[in-house]
Amino acid sequence: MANPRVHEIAAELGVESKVALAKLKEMGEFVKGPASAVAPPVARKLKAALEEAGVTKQPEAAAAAPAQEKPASKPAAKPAGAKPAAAKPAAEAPAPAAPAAPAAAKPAEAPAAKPAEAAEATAPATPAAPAGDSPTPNAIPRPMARPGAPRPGNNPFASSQGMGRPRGGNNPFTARPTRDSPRPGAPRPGAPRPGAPRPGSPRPGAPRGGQGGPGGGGLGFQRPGAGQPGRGAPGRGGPAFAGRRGRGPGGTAGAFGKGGGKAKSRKSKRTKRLEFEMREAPSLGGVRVRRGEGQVIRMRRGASISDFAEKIDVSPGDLVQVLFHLGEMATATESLDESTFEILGEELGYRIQIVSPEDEDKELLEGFGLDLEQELEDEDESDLEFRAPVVTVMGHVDHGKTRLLDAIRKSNVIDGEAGGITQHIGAYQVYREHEGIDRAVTFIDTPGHEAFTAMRARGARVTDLAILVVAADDGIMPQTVEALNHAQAAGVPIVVAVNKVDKEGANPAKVRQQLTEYNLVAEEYGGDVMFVDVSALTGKGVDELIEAVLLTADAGLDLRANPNKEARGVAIEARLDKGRGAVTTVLIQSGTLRIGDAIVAGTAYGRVRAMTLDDGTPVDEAWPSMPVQVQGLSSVPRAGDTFLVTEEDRTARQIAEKREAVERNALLAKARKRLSLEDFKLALEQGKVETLNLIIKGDVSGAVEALEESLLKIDIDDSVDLRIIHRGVGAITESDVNLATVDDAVIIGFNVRPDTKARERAAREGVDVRFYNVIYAAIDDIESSLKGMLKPEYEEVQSGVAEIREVFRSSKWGNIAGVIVRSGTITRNAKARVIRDGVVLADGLAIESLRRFKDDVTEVKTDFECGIGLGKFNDIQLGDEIETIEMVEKPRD
Ligand SMILES: Nc1nc2c(ncn2[C@@H]2O[C@H](COP(=O)(O)OP(=O)(O)OP(=O)(O)O)[C@@H](O)[C@H]2O)c(=O)[nH]1
Repeated sequence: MANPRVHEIAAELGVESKVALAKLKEMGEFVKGPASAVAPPVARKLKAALEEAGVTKQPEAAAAAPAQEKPASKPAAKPAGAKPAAAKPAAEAPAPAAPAAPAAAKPAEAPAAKPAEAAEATAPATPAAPAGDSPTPNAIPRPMARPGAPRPGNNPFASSQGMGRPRGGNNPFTARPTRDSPRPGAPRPGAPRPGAPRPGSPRPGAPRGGQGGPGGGGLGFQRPGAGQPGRGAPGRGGPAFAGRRGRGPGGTAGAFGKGGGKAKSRKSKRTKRLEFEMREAPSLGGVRVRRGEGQVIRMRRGASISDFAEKIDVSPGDLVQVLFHLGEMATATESLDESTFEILGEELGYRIQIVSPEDEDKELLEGFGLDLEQELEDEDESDLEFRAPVVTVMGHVDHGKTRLLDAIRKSNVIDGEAGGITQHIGAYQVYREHEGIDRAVTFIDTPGHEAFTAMRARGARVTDLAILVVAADDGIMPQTVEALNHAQAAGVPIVVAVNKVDKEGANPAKVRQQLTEYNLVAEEYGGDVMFVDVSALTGKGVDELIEAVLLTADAGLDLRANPNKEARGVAIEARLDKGRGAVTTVLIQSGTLRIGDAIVAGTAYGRVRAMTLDDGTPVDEAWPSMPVQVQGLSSVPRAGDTFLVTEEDRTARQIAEKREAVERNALLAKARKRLSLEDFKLALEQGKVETLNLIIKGDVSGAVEALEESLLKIDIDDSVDLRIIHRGVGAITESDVNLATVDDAVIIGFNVRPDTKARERAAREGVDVRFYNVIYAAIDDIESSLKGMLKPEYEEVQSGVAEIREVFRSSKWGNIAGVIVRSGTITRNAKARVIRDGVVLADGLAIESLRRFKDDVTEVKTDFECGIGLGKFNDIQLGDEIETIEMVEKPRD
């Protein structure tokens, strides 16, 4: 007999098919459409449910999924408030629950309004076209070069001094205020730039005096407007801790969190739902879990099963089981890696999206009331001032990148003192008079596209422009192409330096010719890319190259930033100095960095204790595009880490600490997933590995050899390769584990065990270590693994029992059980079940908090008292027992 179809059941009851469909969905049944057939028990349930609901009534959203959207969508669901039934389907995308539609329309207005506002806000932010017909699109009216006027600081469009070195006393990069004779009129508040927001934009006297230079010391630092009302960036008036996201995504508001007072009806609904689920939901290895319909679930890196369970509103224990049957073993609170989540999500009908590190950091900062993108958007044209272009040098190995960077740096100190010691600080600025104006250009002195890519990989957009170095005697080489691909991918304009033109056999024309194939067409060939012949050896062409950089920058880039706010930028490089602690070269991207500022860079934080330029000159301030060496950070940030100044030390520290936690989590997730014998075949099929690498350690050399020999004899098909990358006699050591980590190997211990360090490391890194005392067992396992047949065997072990002596009710944390441990040990990562009068009340719960007095602890032993939080599970009473279970892998032998 055929199973009834949905529309038939609907017709029988005189309801529309969509109502029946909605009901089914609510029951957790996944059916495609009215023509889908359902099993008789489901049909019965459906009828019963429809009748019970009164067939024409709107379907309730009892089984509504938790809000999976980002918090942004939350307000949408809320305003509907009064009718949760209507609000819920609205939050879900294509809810077939048609009756909910009118109600859904209302909340939908809320988010719609936002983009509109945003669009409005951004519109005026587009850079206005410069007035006049200047060939340099971003060059707003320049201050006419007034001969003799001091160069206004770092402003690339500031006027030259006209005499001697163009750098005047107020030029921070003069670096030698003493040489430049008395600083011409130190803080010269004059020289207003037409249209400039800060009259007297020259930042007088930024470099701290230097030796004996008049006007040195602090005096010259009074920038006009230095007393600017607060450093608080305009537009960011609100308290730093506004805490927009009161609670992270996936708070406690799930299906259980509909507000108090309705415990009874909530429970009955829940029971009903569970009943449906248990009976009708697809079974995965004995557990029934409601399936999703392809919804996207955003998870943080390092999230655990509990986090996922909360988002899809199922029990973590069930997910542990499902995962277990998918061949993965994890506890509810353990961090999972992306691919494990994917497998789990796919099985359950969800699309898992791991939040990118950038988004994660953005959300983290938003938690502190910092939205850097918004900050930039909110900036007004009048806030922006010109900054120097930031240039990276890239090219094939040995084509002269380092040499060229040196030549450029030297060209800047032609009349500097002989033998002047310039520290290598990873970034420096040079000055050129360009069209009558003294301009600064910032060079990132970490040649190579690796550095460029590493920074880009961390989301740091540092470079405005790339110099592609091509040796004229060698032509285009693989890394040349790689470098230009990187630059083009980043949308960064390129200037080509055809280097080594002094060499015999140099053929610059050929370089031009070759590069046309890569869309880099020289101006002289009718293209728009500037090619400059240079010799890093003799210095020929270096000035022209800088000129070309400035022309290219002016032609296509909007190089402006707001200097009047707390500094934001990127760490270019950092090292630990014995005497000075962490020394970090930072590039300011916007705002002004000052001594004493509270600063956070990646996971490092602190206060700016001292700042120096590349030549060691101390400065008190650094503004956009200016690289400085900063002392005062607690630790060494990584190249490419962004940094920012916070109003308070505390905020900087908290941001750093949160980031560290995030990183730890991400690392845990990564560590979890190394190759194990069980998943070898899968990894092989997915192309993640090509060979099974083994490390064999044994108690005697004979055994090791015998094992090796037998293993190599295992007959496998051609697609699989088995390699023994290391073998030896003795305990498994940390270096064995290290090797396994690098080569993704499985360690076989024959009658030997790892030492403590090795064990810890293996656990941390997720290395699969197997122990055998019978050779055949080892061979069997490896063979089945190669054939993809090896499944781990686990058994449940009761690890602890605790009796509830008191129940603490907390609105924030839910009910907390005050217990005494009766036997064994209660551990934080264990699964738990609640037993009342000898009957299991709930299973598969996660111990989400374990505390002794005020402290979080990882385990509590027999006879000790502690507090246990079971997450959303609140149904606990005095006298209940909490039993913890651990899944222990059964040893094979
Ligand atoms: N004749 C001549 N030799 C040069 C010129 N520029 C660099 N060289 C030489 O080429 C070699 C490589 O120069 P580097 O500056 O180290 O090249 P690089 O691109 O930085 O090399 P890697 O750092 O290894 O990628 C050195 O021996 C330089 O002396 C030049 O303009 N003319």
